[in-house]
Amino acid sequence: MNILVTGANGQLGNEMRVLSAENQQHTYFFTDVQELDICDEQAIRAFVTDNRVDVIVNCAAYTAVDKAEDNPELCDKLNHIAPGYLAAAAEACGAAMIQVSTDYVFDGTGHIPYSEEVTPCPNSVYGSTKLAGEQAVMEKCSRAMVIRTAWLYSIYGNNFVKTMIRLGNERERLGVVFDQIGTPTYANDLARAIFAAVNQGIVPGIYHFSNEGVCSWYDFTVAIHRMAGITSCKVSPLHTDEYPAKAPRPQYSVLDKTKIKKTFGIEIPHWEDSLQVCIDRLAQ
Ligand SMILES: NC(=O)C1=CN([C@@H]2O[C@H](COP(=O)(O)OP(=O)(O)OC[C@H]3O[C@@H](n4cnc5c(N)ncnc54)[C@H](OP(=O)(O)O)[C@@H]3O)[C@@H](O)[C@H]2O)C=CC1
Ligand SMILES: Cc1cn([C@H]2C[C@H](O)[C@@H](COP(=O)(O)OP(=O)(O)O[C@H]3O[C@@H](C)C(=O)[C@@H](O)[C@H]3O)O2)c(=O)[nH]c1=O
Repeated sequence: MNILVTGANGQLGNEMRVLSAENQQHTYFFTDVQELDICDEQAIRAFVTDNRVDVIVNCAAYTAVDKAEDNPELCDKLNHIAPGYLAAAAEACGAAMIQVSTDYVFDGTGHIPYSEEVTPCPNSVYGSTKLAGEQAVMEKCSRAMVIRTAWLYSIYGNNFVKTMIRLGNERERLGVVFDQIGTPTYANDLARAIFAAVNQGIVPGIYHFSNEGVCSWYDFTVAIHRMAGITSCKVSPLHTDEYPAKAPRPQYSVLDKTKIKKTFGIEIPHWEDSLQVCIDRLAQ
């Protein structure tokens, strides 16, 4: 198959590139904004047609959650309008599409893991634009999968794990919220799930994917420091109102992954096991 990966220089895009080495039966087009701007409707249509693309995996997005509150138009263009262009181009060529979305489509007032059946209700610009993107993709492409994930980290780019290692090495004290609960996702594990879907055949619909288990950002930080061997920084739990931020975050955004596990027969590692793998890779 001919697979187009957009936003290929980001965290997930890089892990898709890594795993393409184990999936050499396909031909890949790894593009980022320099090669293919997902906001350029004509360029997308031409690229997908000319290269006979069979599957689009959209890893491009506007992911700066706080900045999004001040840049709603740009955020909407990238997270909503552009995925619609990709989905329409896929449909026109009979291709399939995988759109990656977020746990931040939920407002976090739930208290049991969110299944795909729960109606989303985002409480931030980022979450609202990602939800609109999901809807545009599902409307425009008959062979589309939306995979919602959460708290993504990797050895690439900027992410919470790398920030906490840096701050842990720089500071003696750090406060991290303990009243926002979710599950981290190692981008390599998500890329594996995407390959499972591509290789087994796209089954249209919405899916949830994160690692197994549950934690707060505080618990996550304590584990990051323990595994990275950082002992000189005292991490304290904070309430959300003690760490003011421009965008509200969901208080509870644990995703129920039953559907993706059953549909593609995949096993998902516990978040602590995958965190260890990532930290070992960072140390190499
Ligand atoms: N990061 C997270 O914690 C989470 C992410 N997600 C979702 O997962 C997906 C992947 O996220 P992640 O890998 O972290 O994202 P990144 O922010 O790491 O990567 C996004 C990539 O898209 C590129 N890009 C920006 N604008 C365009 C454009 N116009 N055309 C093409 N490419 C562009 C970015 O380039 P540049 O850097 O130059 O702007 C960057 O390389 C996204 O859909 C995101 O919403 C879901 C849950 C959690
Ligand atoms: C850096 C830092 C953050 N925090 C808090 C702020 C926030 O509530 C929480 C997470 O921090 P961040 O702002 O880095 O994470 P955030 O940007 O909210 O991460 C989100 O990104 C988008 C793209 C997603 O889709 C989500 O799944 C999620 O991963 O931790 C602290 O309490 N102390 C700190 O020192």
